[in-house]
Amino acid sequence: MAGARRPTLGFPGTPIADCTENPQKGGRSGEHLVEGALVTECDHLDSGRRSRYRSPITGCIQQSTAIIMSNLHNFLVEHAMFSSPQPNEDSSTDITDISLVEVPLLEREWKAKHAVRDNTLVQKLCSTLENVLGDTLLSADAENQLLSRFSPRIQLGAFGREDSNWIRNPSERHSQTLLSIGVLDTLGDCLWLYGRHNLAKTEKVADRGSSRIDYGLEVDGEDGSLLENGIELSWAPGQTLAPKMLTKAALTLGLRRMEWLFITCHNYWIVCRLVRDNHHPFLAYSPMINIDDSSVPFRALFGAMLSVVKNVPVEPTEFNPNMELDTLKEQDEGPSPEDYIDDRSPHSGSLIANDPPNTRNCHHTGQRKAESRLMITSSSQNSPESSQIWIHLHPFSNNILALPLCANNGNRRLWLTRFVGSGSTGNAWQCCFDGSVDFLVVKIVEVLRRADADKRQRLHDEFNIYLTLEQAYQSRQSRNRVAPQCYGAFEGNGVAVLILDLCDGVLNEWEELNDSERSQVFKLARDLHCIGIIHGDLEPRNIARTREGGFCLIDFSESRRHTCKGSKRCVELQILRKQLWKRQPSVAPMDGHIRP
Ligand SMILES: Nc1ncnc2c1ncn2[C@@H]1O[C@H](COP(=O)(O)OP(=O)(O)OP(=O)(O)O)[C@@H](O)[C@H]1O
Repeated sequence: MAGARRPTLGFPGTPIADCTENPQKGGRSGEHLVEGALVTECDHLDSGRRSRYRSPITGCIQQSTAIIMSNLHNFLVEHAMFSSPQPNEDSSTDITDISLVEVPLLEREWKAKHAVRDNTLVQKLCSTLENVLGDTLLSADAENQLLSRFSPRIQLGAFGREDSNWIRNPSERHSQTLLSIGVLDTLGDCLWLYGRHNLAKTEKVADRGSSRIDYGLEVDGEDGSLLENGIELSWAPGQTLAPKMLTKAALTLGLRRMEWLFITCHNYWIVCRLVRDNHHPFLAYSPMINIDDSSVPFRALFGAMLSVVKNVPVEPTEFNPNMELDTLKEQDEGPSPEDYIDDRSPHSGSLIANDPPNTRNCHHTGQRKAESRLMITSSSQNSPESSQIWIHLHPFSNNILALPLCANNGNRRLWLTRFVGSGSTGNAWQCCFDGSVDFLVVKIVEVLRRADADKRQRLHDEFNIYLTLEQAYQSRQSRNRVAPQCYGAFEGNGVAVLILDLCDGVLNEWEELNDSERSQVFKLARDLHCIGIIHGDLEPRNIARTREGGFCLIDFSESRRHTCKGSKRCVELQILRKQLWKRQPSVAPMDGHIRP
């Protein structure tokens, strides 16, 4: 087994863990069999070999003339290695992307306050794997299948042809293939072979410039562990990589309430474990390990999965308070151009009197009228002021809408009190202003990576629609509101928000509406078209029940200007009519005959 190389990337001063393999024990023994799951492989074995195996059907030990088995654990020690590209450091360092909306939530969730380096964390996982697998045997056929998963064959497609992407973009492509086809598919095979467990991976491959979780792993429908590929980071002034990266790992695990996170960057892996401890929750992290020529990373991952699946505790890490993890420190990029815009809003007034102490994105330009600004937080109202994290926002340059009366007590501080729902553009939160019990909704778009710029644009477009709707309502062009009332749009560093009236849930399917309700919904769409707007996404999830017992349309992120040709000739209205009355064609309303 080749020794691990010292990395050129990553934790400064962090040596690579000792990747020396255990000496192979036993190899093909053919003597013991536990966990009947392996025996399905016994149907297709080389002839001329004899062994005993447990029948999957009868559970009895049987003789076979076509079996030879090796110990699964020993096999993995020897073979579970994947050829890996050298890291391309240039494309591996960018930003962290835990948002300031998420950070305070951790106060309510699992928040690691400290990071503890555990030099034996990986070995602990490998030992757990060894204990769990015990004498589990592997048939020769399964062995051949698994061997084909390992290095160097994962870059080969059908009939041994080399994947062209592998040649064109070695660094990115190798890493991705290594993970998805190599490591994760093999992990799925091993879990199946071991106990017929089904591994599902939720793939969320990161765009360049982001560092979201790439794969969430689930076993038999239960969250197991997470694995992140190609973490991308930036260095805040005066901050070294290690605390920054560990803080992100701690936040990621805390938010998802998970125990294990495997951070990979090409051939380098770091294992993180969130230790829930009532006194001091902390993050244990391993030294960097190298997947080249070592089966240790794969076995650690398999060990983590099985420890969760089988509920087998992994040897604990001792707490020490050496490295304190605080919330992320943002780079201060100085005031943005918009900060110098005096919007001369008619609603401008006195300055915000009491900025909370722990605030971010706060540019003291002195140019903006404070009343037009807004602060939001997901911190709990019961948390001490010193630990609250506020995001400062300023209005969109075209925001002429007034905040509701409940915001008029001088403090424009909005507390996010409950998560309501999410969509492809953003998340909706129930919220209230300081000292108010009137609930509203804030739709939040987080712009953390380049790919999110499109979402911000969609929120801007949606706000323009809300402005048009408000004008139509104020000018009595529209007698009723077709959408929740909008109280303005604001943005700050990495966040853009719309403030809306709170509705009472959305439809799941058209079938839940009675006939009169179908007519109400159809009329809403027709009114919208009369104002000159096409919704663009008239699905049940975008029809909300108002708190007064009626309906309204939400989510105008796909909406556009529209000259309606009347409901008989307008495609959107025709489709809606078909959907609403598909079971009752005879009662579909004719143009101009909407029933009350
Ligand atoms: N005013 C509101 N009152 C109550 N809940 C709301 C409100 N606005 C949005 N929601 C909830 O938030 C969810 C997401 O909102 P919305 O549909 O506007 O987001 P989106 O990202 O544009 O969604 P989509 O993926 O459908 O485009 C909705 O499905 C709904 O559950």
